[in-house]
Amino acid sequence: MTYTKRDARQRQIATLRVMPLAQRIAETKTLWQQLTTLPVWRSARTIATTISGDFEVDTSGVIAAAQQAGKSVLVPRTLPHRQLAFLPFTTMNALVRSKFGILEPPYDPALVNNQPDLMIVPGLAYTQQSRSRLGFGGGYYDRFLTHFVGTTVALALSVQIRPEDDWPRDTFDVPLQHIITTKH
Ligand SMILES: Nc1nc2c(c(=O)[nH]1)N(C=O)[C@@H](CNc1ccc(C(=O)N[C@@H](CCC(=O)O)C(=O)O)cc1)CN2
Ligand SMILES: Nc1ncnc2c1ncn2[C@@H]1O[C@H](COP(=O)(O)OP(=O)(O)OP(=O)(O)O)[C@@H](O)[C@H]1O
Repeated sequence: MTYTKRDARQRQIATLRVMPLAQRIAETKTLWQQLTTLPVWRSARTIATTISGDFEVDTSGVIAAAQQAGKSVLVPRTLPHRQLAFLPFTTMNALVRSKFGILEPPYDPALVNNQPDLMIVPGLAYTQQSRSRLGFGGGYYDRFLTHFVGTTVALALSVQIRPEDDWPRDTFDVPLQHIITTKH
């Protein structure tokens, strides 16, 4: 193995932070276009995505496209014991900043919907052959995806596609169903 998961995370964050803005914007727009032409996107009535942080793939275009297409948009809220609950996204103003600096929807048990048709999963790095994902290390999505029955997809900038032996796999890592990428 080239890196531990921790080292691979730090390297990916550093790489994403120095990516030229023009290239990042161009690639991100391509990813949005590729996503919105997928049959599984077109047929999805409910999609889940994240509110992206500064060096993550920008999800604002995904949210806008979904809302424009009349789809329901769900975003995650972290709960104790590393659980995630997905709640409706309405506007940015309705979100609250968690202690980790992530914008999250307010928790209302009556509004939780953990069964979107399509789940756009966040991550720092991916591999193409095994469709593995390196997340932020919280284990939130690994736990959640164990029980999730819908379709999963990740959006990968070119620098986020890495060789299969880049970091060690754990038994609880859940492979993704689709990885959309701008890497040639
Ligand atoms: N935009 C976005 N939202 C997201 C995620 C994401 O990857 N991206 N998540 C993807 O999972 C969940 C939150 N992920 C988290 C992942 C790790 C830690 C974490 O490591 N917390 C440490 C303290 C932080 C630190 O080390 O300073 C802790 O709990 O001890 C927190 C949240 C849900 N929302
Ligand atoms: N299904 C699971 N059941 C119990 N513990 C788990 C499960 N999945 C992950 N974990 C725990 O969570 C920790 C973090 O896992 P990992 O490093 O794979 O997170 P990640 O995929 O990078 O993060 P995330 O899923 O939040 O994006 C692991 O050390 C592991 O102990």
